[in-house]
Amino acid sequence: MWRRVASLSPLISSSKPSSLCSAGYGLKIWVSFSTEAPAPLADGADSQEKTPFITFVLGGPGSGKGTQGVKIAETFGFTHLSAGELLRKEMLSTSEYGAMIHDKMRKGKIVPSEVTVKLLQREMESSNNHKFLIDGFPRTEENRMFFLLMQVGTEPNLVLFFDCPEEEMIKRVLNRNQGRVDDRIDIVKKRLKIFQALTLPVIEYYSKIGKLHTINAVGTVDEIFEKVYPIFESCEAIK
Ligand SMILES: Nc1ncnc2c1ncn2[C@@H]1O[C@H](COP(=O)(O)OP(=O)(O)OP(=O)(O)O)[C@@H](O)[C@H]1O
Ligand SMILES: O=c1ccn([C@@H]2O[C@H](COP(=O)(O)O)[C@@H](O)[C@H]2O)c(=O)[nH]1
Ligand SMILES: [Mg+2]
Repeated sequence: MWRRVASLSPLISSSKPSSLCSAGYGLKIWVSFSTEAPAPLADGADSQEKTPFITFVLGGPGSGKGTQGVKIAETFGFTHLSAGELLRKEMLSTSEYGAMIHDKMRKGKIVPSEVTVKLLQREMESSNNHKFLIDGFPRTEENRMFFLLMQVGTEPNLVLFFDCPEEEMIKRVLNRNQGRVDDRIDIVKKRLKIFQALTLPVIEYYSKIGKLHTINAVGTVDEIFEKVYPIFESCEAIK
């Protein structure tokens, strides 16, 4: 298990436009297999330190984030974290948040940032991997800021946006048959509205800072993966 021992200060204020596949922003992770607190190092460095590589995958409901996320993770060695899946798992556990998560989800609403970020952080901190593909998060500007400031302290290296027409997303969600409480036409319409009002501004932010890759999400799963593949293949920082 790696342990996060990080300082946030140098990470937040970069005003330079970044490349579309940027290396880390300086959050260092000190790899430790001990349960003890890491001993301070004389020179402040550690030969085992790793910088996390974070990819956010965004898109409307049914745009294919989860489907492509699995393929990207398998092909390029990422740990795939679906924020929605983590919330669903938490909802079914005995967690104190279970009832609240259920209530938000069945209405298509957004769960408070501190809950979602806590779940993501728990997964990241218990992973041996340093490459994370986070699907379906951040949903809102507040989510984005919370992740940046409170928890992981870094901007993502890459952001993918699966751009899909609404009719296609609705068709896919209604055919999904996974028993999700929110896969109903009335709720899908609400989720689409929330996507437009709250998530599109996040996507625009990543476009402005030069991190966004927009993928036309119409076509077969393999056709879409063919468009995604070169983005990661050409990214030296993940090798
Ligand atoms: N390119 C595609 N063509 C047709 N169906 C697809 C395609 N990609 C995914 N699907 C199917 O559409 C449904 C929704 O896909 P997926 O779960 O990956 O979307 P999502 O973006 O994760 O949605 P949500 O935000 O609701 O979790 C699934 O049943 C999936 O098998
Ligand atoms: O960051 C997040 C991610 C998800 N939610 C809630 O979960 C559902 C389903 O999410 P999917 O990514 O579509 O699986 C979503 O409608 C929200 O209710 C969230 O609040 N925050
Ligand atoms: Mg999904």
